[in-house]
Amino acid sequence: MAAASLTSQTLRVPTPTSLSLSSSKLPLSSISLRSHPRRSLVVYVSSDAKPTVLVAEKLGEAGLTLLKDFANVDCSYNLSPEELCTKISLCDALIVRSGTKVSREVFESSGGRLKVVGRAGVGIDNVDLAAATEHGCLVVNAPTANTVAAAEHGIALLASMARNVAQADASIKAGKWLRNKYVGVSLVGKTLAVLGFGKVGTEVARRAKGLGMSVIAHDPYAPADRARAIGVELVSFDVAIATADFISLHMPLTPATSKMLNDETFAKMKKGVRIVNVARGGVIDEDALVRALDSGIVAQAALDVFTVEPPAKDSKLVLHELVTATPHLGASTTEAQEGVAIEIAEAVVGALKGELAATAVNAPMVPSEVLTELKPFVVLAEKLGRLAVQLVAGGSGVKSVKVTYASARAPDDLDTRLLRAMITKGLIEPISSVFVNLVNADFTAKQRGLRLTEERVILDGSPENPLEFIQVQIANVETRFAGAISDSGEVTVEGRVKDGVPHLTKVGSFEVDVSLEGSIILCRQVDQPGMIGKVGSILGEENVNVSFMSVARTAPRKHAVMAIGVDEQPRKESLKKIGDIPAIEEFVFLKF
Ligand SMILES: NC(=O)c1ccc[n+]([C@@H]2O[C@H](COP(=O)([O-])OP(=O)(O)OC[C@H]3O[C@@H](n4cnc5c(N)ncnc54)[C@H](O)[C@@H]3O)[C@@H](O)[C@H]2O)c1
Ligand SMILES: O=C(O)[C@H](O)COP(=O)(O)O
Repeated sequence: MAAASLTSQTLRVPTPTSLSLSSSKLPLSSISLRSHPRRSLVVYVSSDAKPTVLVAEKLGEAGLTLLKDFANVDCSYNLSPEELCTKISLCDALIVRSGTKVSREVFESSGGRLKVVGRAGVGIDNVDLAAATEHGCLVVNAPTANTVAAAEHGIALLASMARNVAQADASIKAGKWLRNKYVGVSLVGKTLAVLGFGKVGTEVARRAKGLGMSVIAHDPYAPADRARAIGVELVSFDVAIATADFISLHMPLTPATSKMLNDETFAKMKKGVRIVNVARGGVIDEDALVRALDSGIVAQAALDVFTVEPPAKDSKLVLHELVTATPHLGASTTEAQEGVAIEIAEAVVGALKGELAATAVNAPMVPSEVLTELKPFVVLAEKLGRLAVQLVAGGSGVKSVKVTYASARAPDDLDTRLLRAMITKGLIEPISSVFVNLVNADFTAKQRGLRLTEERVILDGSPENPLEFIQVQIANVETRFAGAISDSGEVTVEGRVKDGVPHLTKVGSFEVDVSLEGSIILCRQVDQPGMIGKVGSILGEENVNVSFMSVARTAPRKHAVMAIGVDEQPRKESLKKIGDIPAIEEFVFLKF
């Protein structure tokens, strides 16, 4: 299979005078996305039935109430992997916390019905993102509502570890009074290294400064000025671990962070270092931590998260007397759970309605104002893709597509990801059984060996409209309609948005103008009087309503292309009658 690639380039051309007439006259707020539910932007559910949301782990009441207003909600906790796979084929959305593995099998078992996975929390390491994307399933999370709870738990573990609170509590309950054994260490004046200076790490750092600690941080992606603003110095990983009296972990679990703390890195730490982990168990090599605790390199550890949860009952790490352990409680405050439940319910309902999610994990996030502006162009993009592919002769194999966006806007002021995804959808769906959306468009194109290149043409003029026209060209294919081949040899269609409605404005080298609202008949004929009347009366006799008609010609009495928009699909016999008109050289019926 040919490697797929998405490339782009930019050209600057003066605006032809005819282009200035094509802008939308409607205020953007009055433009609605006229699209079948199957063609919604990201995901869709059948409009005639309420969607079903499976909530597989306990979720706050406020979130459940929001979900129930919109969907049938099935709260089934503690499902086995097999039970989850069985249930999932009846669900449009799934909501989980960190305790449910959403594996490839789950997506495969859903039979294409699962459209959204909502992770009621931050970490998405329990969701197979690659499988979700391949199945066109959006994954959303709730990235902000539990930040403070996790930071507070980190600080609670830090302080209680330093003062042996958990161990002392267990001993006093066992009838002992060990005042000498549980002498702790002070926090004030000590150096805390925060590894992962994101939302939780930043809040931990802020609080630790309040406790009089000196805070350094390591995060390859965090801006130094954000750290400086709260009096934290960003340092290299090696400096952080070699300098710290306390290390607090706050990075996600990824292949790059897996077992970041291991025999080698423990050996570089200050002897007697104390470690807090409220991130993910997998960022520490747990066997290496046991060795470091036994050897005295690590004086104590406080752990909320484990590689396997729940950990084995005889886990050496959990049972170690220098370890304080909690069962993944970082996000477990009443306030955080209500917040997370609302955040995830809103994201899932929005996604099921076809809205782009602000917390999408496996799809581009497009700001809502950009989306509003692009809506009619999104419809145009998909329709041009559908039109172009229908002009290709069966068996040709669509491999190379060039998309040209003409706009007066600067390239970085026009986000084309959504348009590209919808063109891909339009190109692929009519010739396959694959459902394409914003989530899986690039993946599906790549899988099919479809190479889509993007080119920007910058027009002089007002940048008020995001786009003047979109052109789709398919190279190296046979066509069903020779009139669609441009002078440069590609199947070419071009369109604009007029008064909020997508129009086809070019076929091959012929400039036409037909609204893309119903279906289209394209005829190529010898230009001569009476053609419009002949075709019009055949359609009229068949009670087929013509919505638009447009003729373009190379020169008087030479070749012409007639584009006819029709509200109903003509019968085969009527199409044949059109084809039988002697001057008609070829015709094609195209539907969306
Ligand atoms: N224990 C709990 O209940 C609980 C609660 C909330 C969050 N968490 C976990 O805490 C972690 C952080 O959450 P967050 O909301 O702050 O996420 P975040 O995305 O805001 O921050 C993560 C930070 O880690 C950084 N990072 C990535 N790779 C790194 C590396 N190799 N070294 C150092 N830093 C690296 C990122 O740049 C980012 O700034 C996540 O793993 C999340 O799942 C746990
Ligand atoms: O990543 C997170 O948000 C936390 O680990 C919380 O996980 P939980 O929802 O399972 O408590």
